Amino acid sequence: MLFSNKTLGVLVKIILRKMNRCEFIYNAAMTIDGKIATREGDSQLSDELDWKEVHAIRRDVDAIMVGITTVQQDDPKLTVKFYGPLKKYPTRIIIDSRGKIPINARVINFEKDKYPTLIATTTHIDPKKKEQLIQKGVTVIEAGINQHVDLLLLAKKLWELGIKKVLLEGGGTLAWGLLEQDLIDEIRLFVAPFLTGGKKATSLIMGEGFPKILSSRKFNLVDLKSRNSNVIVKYSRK
Ligand SMILES: NC(=O)c1ccc[n+]([C@@H]2O[C@H](COP(=O)([O-])OP(=O)(O)OC[C@H]3O[C@@H](n4cnc5c(N)ncnc54)[C@H](O)[C@@H]3O)[C@@H](O)[C@H]2O)c1
Ligand SMILES: Nc1nc(=O)c(N)c(NC[C@H](O)[C@H](O)[C@H](O)COP(=O)(O)O)[nH]1
Repeated sequence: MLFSNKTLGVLVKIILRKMNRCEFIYNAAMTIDGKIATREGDSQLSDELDWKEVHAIRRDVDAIMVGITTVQQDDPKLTVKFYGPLKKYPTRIIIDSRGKIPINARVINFEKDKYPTLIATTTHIDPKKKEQLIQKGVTVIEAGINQHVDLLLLAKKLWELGIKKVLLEGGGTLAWGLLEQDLIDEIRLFVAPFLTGGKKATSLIMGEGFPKILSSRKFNLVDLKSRNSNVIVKYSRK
């Protein structure tokens, strides 16, 4: 027999995991001790060269995704600097279960004629807020009835919309939501040479976490380089 039943089972799981859903590459900058923000929310970690590399990835993906707390904390624009004009601008996706995003957030308003913006929410969103967002040209997708967005359902919906590759830019809680469902396909990390500590600091991956190392998600090293005292590392789930 070519494959054992166990191997076949693993192969089927991998195929199902990847079928008809968008792929996620998680890019973040973190300290040596794995923090992506200090306990006060400071996350100034990437150097100029890394930002240029991040924008090159943004240029090449179909969408850029962040969690609502990152929007509240950083008010990111999620646009592509240093390169352009582009034939197609990436879609900006915010994961926001209850529609908490401020209506004046830069990710909704800045260069909105160039960048489509999509909010993935749940049935908990206030209908008035949903209408306000739609009036501003935002696409609102309801994916899930619980407290959190159903990320596997969303990944399949994004695929149907032609969004095949998504750059997840954090934060740690949203990254856990994807990792828990084995939806993170690639990782790119810029490790800055700081130790920051803090049980209230935000880690690369937050959430409940896996109970054992062997039940955690294993990745393969793809690339490793250093620049001054920074380390840039890439992993793949394949
Ligand atoms: N250094 C970096 O590269 C980097 C990148 C991004 C964010 N950050 C920092 O990370 C912090 C924000 O990260 P965070 O972990 O607090 O929040 P987050 O940005 O990951 O947002 C999490 C929120 O998204 C919502 N959500 C909806 N559905 C979800 C689901 N299925 N799974 C998970 N979340 C879901 C919930 O409201 C949840 O609280 C900020 O301080 C920001 O500056 C740093
Ligand atoms: N790669 C990376 N390095 C960092 O040091 C840092 N703080 C972030 N944070 C992620 C956040 O989601 C947005 O990338 C930034 O807030 C910048 O966003 P814009 O340039 O306005 O799009 N990301």
